[in-house]
Formats: sequence, C-alpha cells, structure tokens
Amino acid sequence: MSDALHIKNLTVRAGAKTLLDDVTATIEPGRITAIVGPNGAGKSTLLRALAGVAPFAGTLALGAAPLAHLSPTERARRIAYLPQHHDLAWNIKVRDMVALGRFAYGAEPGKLGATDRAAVERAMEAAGCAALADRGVADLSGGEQALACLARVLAADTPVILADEPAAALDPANQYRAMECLAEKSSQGRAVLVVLHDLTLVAQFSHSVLWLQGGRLVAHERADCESLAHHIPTLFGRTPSFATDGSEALFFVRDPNES
Ligand SMILES: Nc1ncnc2c1ncn2[C@@H]1O[C@H](COP(=O)(O)OP(=O)(O)OP(=O)(O)O)[C@@H](O)[C@H]1O
Repeated sequence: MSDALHIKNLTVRAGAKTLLDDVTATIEPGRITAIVGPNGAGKSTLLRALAGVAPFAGTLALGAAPLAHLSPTERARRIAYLPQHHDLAWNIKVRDMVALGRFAYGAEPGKLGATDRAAVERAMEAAGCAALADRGVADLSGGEQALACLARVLAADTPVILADEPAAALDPANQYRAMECLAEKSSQGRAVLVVLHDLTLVAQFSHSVLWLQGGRLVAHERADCESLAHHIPTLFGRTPSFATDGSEALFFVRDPNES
C-alpha cells in the first residue's frame, strides 16, 4: 500500500481569475477517487496542479513528503499523469511512446533493460494496444492514441495515477478496459484519481467522489447511490435514473413534456 496524497488549501489562479479555490482533500491509496463536475469546474486544473504542471498555492504531500521537496525524477517515479489532451509531437512508434513511461527509471526508448521492456509490454497488453506497438502514434485513430497514452501511464508503475478523462475517446468496451486497468492498479494499493464525465463509470468503478463546481470542492463522499442522487441534480440540473437491475447504471431520461 502506498502513501495517501494530501491536498491542503490548494488554490490555482490565472491572472485575476481563480480556477481552483482552497481545495483540501486526502486521496487514499487502494482506492479510485473520481473527480466529477460540470465543464469548467476546475477538474483538469486540479490534476495539473498535482502533476506539477500548473503553479499553485497551498500544500501537496505524498505521505509525509511535500511534493515541492521532490526532484522532477523522484516525482515522476511516484506520480504518473494522463492529460486530457494528447499532444503527440513526434510520430514515434507506440512501443517507444509507451517506453517514455519508464523514463524516470533511466530507460531510453530503444535501449530498454529487461524490467523496463517487461513493464512496457505488460502495459500495452493491459491497455489493449499491443497489436499497435510498431505503428506510428500520429497515424492512429483518436481512440487508439488514447489507449497508447494510457499504456504509457500504466508502464510507469507509480504509486499515484492521475488520469484526466481516460475513457472520453474510447468505445464502450475500451472504456471498461481502461477503467479495469485503473481498478487493477488501485487493487494493488495505488492511489488513482480520475476525472470522469460518465456517471455510470463513476458509480461502477470509483470508491469516492470529489464533487467540484466553480473551482470549489462541494463535497468528498463515498460513491454510493445516495450521494450520487444528491449531488448530480445540484451540479448538473438534471435528476438521473438508476437502473433497477443492480448494474449501477445511471442515465438521464428525456422529459416527454419537453418540446
Ligand atoms: N490559463 C487559463 N487562463 C484563464 N482561464 C483558464 C486557464 N486555464 C483554465 N481556465 C479556466 O478555468 C476553468 C477550469 O478549467 P478546467 O480545464 O480545470 O475545467 P474542467 O473542469 O476540467 O472542464 P472540462 O470538463 O470542460 O474539461 C475553466 O473555466 C477554464 O476556462
């Protein structure tokens, strides 16, 4: 089991605008914590601050170790980050892109040791992109690129995983595959923090939810039906229906009285 990720009084500003306002939460290891909120709520900003790519005020610590005290390499060995947008600058092979996940261990694409090679192959297999290993990343479809980027994060084998909408570009089967990959990591004792818009995936895979609205943390609660039914109408202005077959599926039903 790895350490908990402690977020204390996290505030992010861009000029005069406050993107994230005084967020305090603890992200537990061995759990999937979903971040849920409307577009523009600050979900990506929260992950970006935790990943070290957005300046912030406040304190972030992994266990007792403030993240600010870690070197970039030490940080990269502890926290892997899957951004919302996949900016792929070079048309390198999928296998070499996934191998970048091993960079913090000194591995160079094309010159991997046995441990790194095994981690890369395992990650591509888990993410479902092993058959794409020798293809150029720029020649892949959007969903295929998303699987390759997920594999890069899995290959890093970090105690903390930050994933921003990992399922957004994926077909239904691959959405479940991506979430199962993250569930496997959390069952190994890692802390997984994931931005999700699909509320059924939230209900089925997450243990707790950070509810964000307007840059503020509205609540941090267990991902049970009662909590979902309470917060979803408040944040999204619509009341969800819950499947009655025990599948934890959630959906919005069109009001027949609406024109
Ligand atoms: N550099 C910036 N300058 C000004 N405003 C910014 C900047 N970066 C983000 N924002 C704004 O901050 C708010 C939060 O952005 P963020 O990307 O965190 O939202 P989000 O909850 O991830 O949204 P989505 O669900 O649409 O991806 C948005 O209103 C966005 O326009």
